[in-house]
Amino acid sequence: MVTVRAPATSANLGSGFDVFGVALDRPADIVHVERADRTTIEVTGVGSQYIPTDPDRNVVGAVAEALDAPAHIRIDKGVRPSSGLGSSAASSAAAAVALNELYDRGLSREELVPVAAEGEAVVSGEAHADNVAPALLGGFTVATDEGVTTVDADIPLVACLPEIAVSTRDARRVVPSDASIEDMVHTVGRAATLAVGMCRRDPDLVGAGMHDRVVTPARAELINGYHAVREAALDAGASGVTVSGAGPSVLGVCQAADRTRVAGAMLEAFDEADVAARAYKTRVGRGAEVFEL
Ligand SMILES: Nc1ncnc2c1ncn2[C@@H]1O[C@H](COP(=O)(O)OP(=O)(O)O)[C@@H](O)[C@H]1O
Ligand SMILES: N[C@@H](CCOP(=O)(O)O)C(=O)O
Repeated sequence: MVTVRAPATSANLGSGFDVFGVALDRPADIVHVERADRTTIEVTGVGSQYIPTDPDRNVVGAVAEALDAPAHIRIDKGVRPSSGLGSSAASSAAAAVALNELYDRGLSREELVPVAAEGEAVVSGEAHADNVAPALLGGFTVATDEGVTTVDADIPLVACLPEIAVSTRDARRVVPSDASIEDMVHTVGRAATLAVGMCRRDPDLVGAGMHDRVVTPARAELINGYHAVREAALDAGASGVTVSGAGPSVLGVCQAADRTRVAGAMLEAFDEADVAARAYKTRVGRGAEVFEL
């Protein structure tokens, strides 16, 4: 048996739609795999009642198929599905690493990115790699058609998860199909600022770059309380706030000493909007880890 822990991730970071992602140091999914003649799936943990065990509908089924590695796969969910925290990506990445070990396929973490992205295609319709890349490799990742670039960033974060479900598939439907040149220039500037901030481990620069005028405003409408939560986090000291992935989680970046205040302000603002929520005080973390062979 092989057991792998793969972390939650936050994709986009405002200015890097379908490209930027970070691994969070918590929460995480744990996946156990054992060789079998055909793939079967068992799911326990947070939100498991909403996750199909049919290999054609669970992301890990697509990963097993892509690696030609049938197995009994047990998923212990720590990342709530439809959270905007890369729940499906955590399972896909963990399964890719575990099955690669179990069957001695010899693929590198970078080579596993497109394999794990097959899982994303099952649930969101597109094999976007911006969550699976950091879930596999850790740190801050830039996923493009040419491959993945990683930065071993160390940035404090708060991820606030409201009790609202937003499916990635639905949230991709509201993304505008075009953007003005002004909006493009704005986004490129912010994205470049964010990337430099990650390299310099500077939360102020990362926060300044965590903004876009195209995708985030469209998705904010799907999150009851988003604008108040964003304002509250900025007032409490966050240097940037945006929708995490496709939402509904809201991601804030701040100095480590401000995390508790920022988390409290976000929770209070959701509460005022009558939305129950929980906050993860976290930071950019490591990628998937094999912890039992
Ligand atoms: N192993 C899995 N983990 C999480 N969600 C899964 C898994 N397999 C299939 N799904 C389905 O994927 C959807 C959640 O994925 P998605 O909408 O991308 O949310 P998230 O932003 O949390 O990844 C749900 O409909 C869920 O049933
Ligand atoms: N780039 C994707 C990221 C989806 O992230 P998730 O955590 O919501 O699955 C998108 O924005 O659609």
